[in-house]
Amino acid sequence: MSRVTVIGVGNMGGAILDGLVAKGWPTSDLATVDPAVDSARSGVRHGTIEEMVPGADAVLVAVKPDAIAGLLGQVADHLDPDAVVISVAAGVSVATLESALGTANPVARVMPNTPARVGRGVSIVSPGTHTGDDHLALVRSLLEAVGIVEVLPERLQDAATGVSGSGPAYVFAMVDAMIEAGVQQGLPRPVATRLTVQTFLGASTMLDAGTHPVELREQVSSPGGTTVQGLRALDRHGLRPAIADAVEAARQRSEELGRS
Ligand SMILES: NC(=O)C1=CN([C@@H]2O[C@H](COP(=O)(O)OP(=O)(O)OC[C@H]3O[C@@H](n4cnc5c(N)ncnc54)[C@H](O)[C@@H]3O)[C@@H](O)[C@H]2O)C=CC1
Ligand SMILES: O=C(O)[C@@H]1CCC=N1
Repeated sequence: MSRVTVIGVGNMGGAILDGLVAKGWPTSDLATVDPAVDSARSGVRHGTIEEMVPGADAVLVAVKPDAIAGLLGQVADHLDPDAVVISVAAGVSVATLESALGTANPVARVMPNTPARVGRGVSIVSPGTHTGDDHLALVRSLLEAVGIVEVLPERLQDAATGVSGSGPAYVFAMVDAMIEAGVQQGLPRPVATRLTVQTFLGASTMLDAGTHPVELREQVSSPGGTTVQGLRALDRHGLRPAIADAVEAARQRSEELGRS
């Protein structure tokens, strides 16, 4: 297996790291750097940039977007010449990554999401100017261990961030709202939680089997029945425009982060 160093073991870096460990990536090939974290995951080496970057085949950087350029300046001095640098920072362009490094190392701009932790992530990958097929294959193998990978032109990264990068939060917000709606209608909260979570899980699994969402929605909607009334209420309150606005707002924020 390739040797991977994760710099920044917070929500996203930690999710990818834990996802890799869960999928059996050898812990002896993993290393971490994060001054806020006392010790590495069991079996994973943990230390400083100077200690953990040399010898890595891939360095995955998962710090906040405003910290990435400064960090890459420090990383550059310790990288092996062929090591791939993977950034998951929202909005930060390939051009910014390459200029912050100031080396000819291959880079990849990636937008992952937190379900990587359970092996069901989505990663949007845009390769850099020095990134060859072998480097891209390494990035793919790393991210495919924790979910699916889409290689897309960089101009689509901000839109994809609005859908899949931020998307899990929209789903969690909907689940939370549905649980509370159940409680408002008299269900005990633990019951409302079980009913809602299993409904999302069951519906997701049906989608995963490949049936189109419109067909699945129609299967639930008996003519003159309960569901069509529920869906009508969702239309009245603007579910579709609300989701379109959420995706657009996140896309715009990703663009802004790239400019700052
Ligand atoms: N949270 C999410 O769902 C997603 C986050 N991202 C991106 O991932 C990046 C990290 O976001 P989160 O994990 O949410 O933030 P976080 O705040 O949970 O984690 C950032 C980690 O970086 C560490 N860190 C800060 N400076 C460091 C340094 N100089 N060296 C080593 N470690 C350092 C912090 O101690 C912290 O543990 C951001 O750029 C964000 O845009 C991308 C996709 C999804
Ligand atoms: O909220 C954020 O900025 C990060 C990027 C996508 C998901 N979380």
